[in-house]
Amino acid sequence: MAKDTEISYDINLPYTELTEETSKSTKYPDYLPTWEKIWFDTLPPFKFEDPALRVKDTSLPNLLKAGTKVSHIQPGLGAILEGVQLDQLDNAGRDELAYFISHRKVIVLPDQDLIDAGPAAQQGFMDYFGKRNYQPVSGTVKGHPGFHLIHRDGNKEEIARFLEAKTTTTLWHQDVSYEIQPPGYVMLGLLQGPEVGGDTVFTATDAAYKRLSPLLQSFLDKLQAVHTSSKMINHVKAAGGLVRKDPIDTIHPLVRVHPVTGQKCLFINGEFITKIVGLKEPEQKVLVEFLLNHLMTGHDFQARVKWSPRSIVLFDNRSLIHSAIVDYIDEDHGAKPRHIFRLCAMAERPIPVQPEHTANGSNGHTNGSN
Ligand SMILES: O=C(O)CCC(=O)C(=O)O
Ligand SMILES: [Fe+2]
Repeated sequence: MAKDTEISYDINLPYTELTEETSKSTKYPDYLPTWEKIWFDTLPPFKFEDPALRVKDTSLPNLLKAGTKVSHIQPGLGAILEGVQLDQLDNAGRDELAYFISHRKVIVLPDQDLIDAGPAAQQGFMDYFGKRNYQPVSGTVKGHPGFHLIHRDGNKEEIARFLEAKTTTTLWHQDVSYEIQPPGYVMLGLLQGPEVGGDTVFTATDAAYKRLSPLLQSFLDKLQAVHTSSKMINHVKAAGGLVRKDPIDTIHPLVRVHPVTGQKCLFINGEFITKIVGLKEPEQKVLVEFLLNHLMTGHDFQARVKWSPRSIVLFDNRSLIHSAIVDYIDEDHGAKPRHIFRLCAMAERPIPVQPEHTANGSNGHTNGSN
């Protein structure tokens, strides 16, 4: 079977075989995608309490100990956290980590021992933050189907084919937004990457919401969107790939309230939304285009993460939209290998704006900011 010609998140079709060259150039061969024939049922409803809500002391003494350095990536979002090893955190430290991510949205932890601790330790760490996610179609680590693997080995034809129809490889999305209880905290772990390029960009969806006029905010507050995995599943089926879950269509609020910060966040992406409930097609088209354009072009509420060796990035999928940057293609030799694992922790059902809350960007219970 041919390799997928699409660069799409949540899709990652099987290789016919890994070429010798790929196997040789891969630093972490145990993390090359595998396609085990396992069937996953739709995740049934579950109770979720955000670990950040257990934090009492917002100076975060169990996370930000002496010797820890916090450097903000941008004033409004993003932080590099040095001097913390994730695998050393106790439960109080993990709760505070959740609080820290909720407020900074995306954090980078360079040189993490957890990168070399193996899939069971990595999955175990993320299990603390929410339920495991099993992707309907993506390749995973053998025996650890909660992993989603991002792996490009230098096949420039794949990217070239994609660019025959598209003008950029950038694909802004929220992860797995079609699930009834989509991911909150998400881990990306860098196994191997190019020296330069292959960054990941993030936009704060609460800041983006705040920039809109109160009149538009209050209109959006009442809207709902249909998120679906069926387009992706059909694409994979048509290409002869392995599907491991039924498709799902879920109606979510277009504006969701963050359970920790209380902020209202735009919940829209270009990958999985098929319909805005109650709007006519042309109305929907204009509205979705406007909102996506607003999110994509608002560089004053974005952060760009540069990867360094053995980095782990943790981000909040509820208050961000993100994209990989596939800019590391060498015209002569193809892309440099880039190999990342993703683990999603499924969280609350997106909280709609309550009618009594006016469009002032907040829904009540904020906890301050770090
Ligand atoms: O490769 C990256 O930087 C991000 C990948 C991603 O967003 C995903 O797999 O969902
Ligand atoms: Fe993603």
